[in-house]
Amino acid sequence: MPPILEGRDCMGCAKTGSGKTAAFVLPVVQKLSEDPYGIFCLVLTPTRELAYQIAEQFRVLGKPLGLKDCIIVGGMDMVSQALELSKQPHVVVATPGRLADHIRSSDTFSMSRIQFLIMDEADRLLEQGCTDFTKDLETILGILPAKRQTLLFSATLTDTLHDLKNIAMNKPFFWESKSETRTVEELDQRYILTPEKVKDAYLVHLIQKFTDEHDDWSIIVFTNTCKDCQILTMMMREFNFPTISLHSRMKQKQRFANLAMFKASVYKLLIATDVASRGLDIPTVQVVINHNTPGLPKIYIHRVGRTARAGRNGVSITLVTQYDIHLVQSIEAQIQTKLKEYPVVEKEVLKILTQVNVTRRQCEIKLESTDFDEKKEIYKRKELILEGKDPDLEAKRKAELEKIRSHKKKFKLKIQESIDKQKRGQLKKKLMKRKQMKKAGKTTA
Ligand SMILES: Nc1ncnc2c1ncn2[C@@H]1O[C@H](COP(=O)(O)OP(=O)(O)OP(=O)(O)O)[C@@H](O)[C@H]1O
Repeated sequence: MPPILEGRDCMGCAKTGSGKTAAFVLPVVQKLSEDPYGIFCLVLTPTRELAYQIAEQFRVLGKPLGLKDCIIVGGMDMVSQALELSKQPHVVVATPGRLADHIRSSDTFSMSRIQFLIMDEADRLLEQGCTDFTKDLETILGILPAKRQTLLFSATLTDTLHDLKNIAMNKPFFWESKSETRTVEELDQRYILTPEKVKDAYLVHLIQKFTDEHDDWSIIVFTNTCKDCQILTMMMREFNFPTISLHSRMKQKQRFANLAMFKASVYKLLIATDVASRGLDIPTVQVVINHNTPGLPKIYIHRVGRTARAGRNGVSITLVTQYDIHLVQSIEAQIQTKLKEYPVVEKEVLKILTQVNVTRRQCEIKLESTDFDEKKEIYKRKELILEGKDPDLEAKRKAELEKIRSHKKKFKLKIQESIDKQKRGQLKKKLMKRKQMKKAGKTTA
């Protein structure tokens, strides 16, 4: 906080749940109290839920000042957001895509005087993953004043430090919590080695065990895809666990409603994709289960960081198949901690295996009869349009590529067949010759 108050750019890297939000909200509120005007501060964050959480912190800590905030995220009404922006709130908390849309489409607000640009989960904002924020960030940075303070925060800053230094130019003060491990000591990190087909049975068994052993429990299960998230949610409901889901193919209002109900413990089990893996602060979460082993150590760090926050204890259990062992090794190398095996009575799991797998199949069939995949197509089309591409042309191109690929495959198969035929013919000839020679030998003898 002191370097921020001195006016320096700052990069803060501290473990999950250690209070990074307050570390930037408090100095901003302090500075705002000295010279209050709007728009004073812009906070960028990768997910919509996180934007609401950060705005809430500004609202609580800035209450004595009468701090006014405005949340600009996708999936919500753009007109009312534009109206809010035109009222010059002190703090704007936004996801990059929607804010860039506002900048491109309206001139009813100005960010030319902002004093603070804060990027929370900065490494995610700057990495070029499945959601690439680069273009939107360029649009946003283009309208911000050069003279400003830039603050970057994350639990995993070090991996992208080089890119980040380009954003925070003004000799940034770099703060990293001194510790050998990259996860908190209060977190008990476990794994279960399981064949892919038994994973779901382990999951049901684990959740049943927590339900039986604890009156007050709250669990997040992370999955790899939206479809898997949906199927697991349906399955867990079949087993009567109070379950709710959170993934990017849900309507935004539903996403907020589900998260609120999970936070209020109306539902005790949240099945989520990585849209919930960063930043969300839900103190009641005691257990995080990774239904799939995360492909990157930093995804693991953020996922398991949803429990054991602010000094509380927590458990994480990662389901590992024989194909994921190298992933666990790279996670262990990064976090400087060995995961311990979680003890399970295998017999108990095998007892429910058939029932669990039949239930999964039933849920898969149920989901196939809905428009879940259709929605995916609509979403893909929307994405292509936003990228400035024609979805029909892209589909045609894809179909043509597929046609060429299948031709190639057929051609390869044909060649292989004729080679095999030739080989078989040669072999037949050889055998015939040998037979004839044998016969001839016998006759001579
Ligand atoms: N000084 C403090 N004493 C006690 N609790 C605190 C303190 N500062 C913050 N907290 C609480 O700790 C919790 C975690 O804080 P926060 O969400 O800011 O963590 P974070 O470091 O941003 O984690 P992540 O990397 O997961 O986003 C919050 O509930 C917050 O209110």
